[in-house]
Amino acid sequence: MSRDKLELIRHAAPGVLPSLLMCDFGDLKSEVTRLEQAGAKVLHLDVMDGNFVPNLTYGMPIVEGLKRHTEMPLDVHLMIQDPLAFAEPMVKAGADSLTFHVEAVPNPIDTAKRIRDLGVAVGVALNPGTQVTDVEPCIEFVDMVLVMSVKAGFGGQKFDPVALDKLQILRNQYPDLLLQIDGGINLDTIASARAAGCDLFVVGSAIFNHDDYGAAIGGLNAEIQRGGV
Ligand SMILES: O=C(CO)[C@@H](O)[C@H](O)COP(=O)(O)O
Ligand SMILES: [Co+2]
Repeated sequence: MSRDKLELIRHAAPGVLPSLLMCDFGDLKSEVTRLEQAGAKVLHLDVMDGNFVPNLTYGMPIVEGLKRHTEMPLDVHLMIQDPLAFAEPMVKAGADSLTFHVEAVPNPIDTAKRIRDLGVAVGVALNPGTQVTDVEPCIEFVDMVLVMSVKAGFGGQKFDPVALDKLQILRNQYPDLLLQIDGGINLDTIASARAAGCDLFVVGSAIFNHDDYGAAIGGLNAEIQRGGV
């Protein structure tokens, strides 16, 4: 079953995953409808606990509500200290993939295995200050790696190019691994991430600061093609 879930996410590659963090939460339903009409294939949901990161977002009720409203797969980025405490409720709420932060957990291999046992795709994320060698031990137990190009916690931050070297290392060593990048992705940065081997590009501000989401996603996809590997 986790294979099917992985294919749902992989289906969007190479392409943009809108991060709802920067949307109008007062009008969530229409924001999601606008993204669907703009050609988005997967939604990226940023769950923050005010502990692992100094910011707080939302939890299962929003994920469950989104699941009822859209057929787009839900890619859940867990920026929380204890991902295993919420993994099962998140899956029940409708998450199709769960990505935990390697910095948050004492035993990343065990965390990955236990999330995979829930039947969803599993990802491991690393912040800009964390090295590829810190995620390597658990790579054979995950379906994707999320390389952060900002320190996790807030939208609208500046892209950190340290992510590009990590993507290149991961792409060279693990040709079939699904690679995501997240943070500060826009028309100026997305092609370099594609050239470094990235498959999925999480984008918040560069979509939601735009009046026309279709034009924003179309422009970003054109840049992905330009950076093609
Ligand atoms: O995980 C995060 C932030 O921690 C992201 O998903 C951001 O929400 C992306 O927003 P932009 O950097 O594109 O504005
Ligand atoms: Co994110």
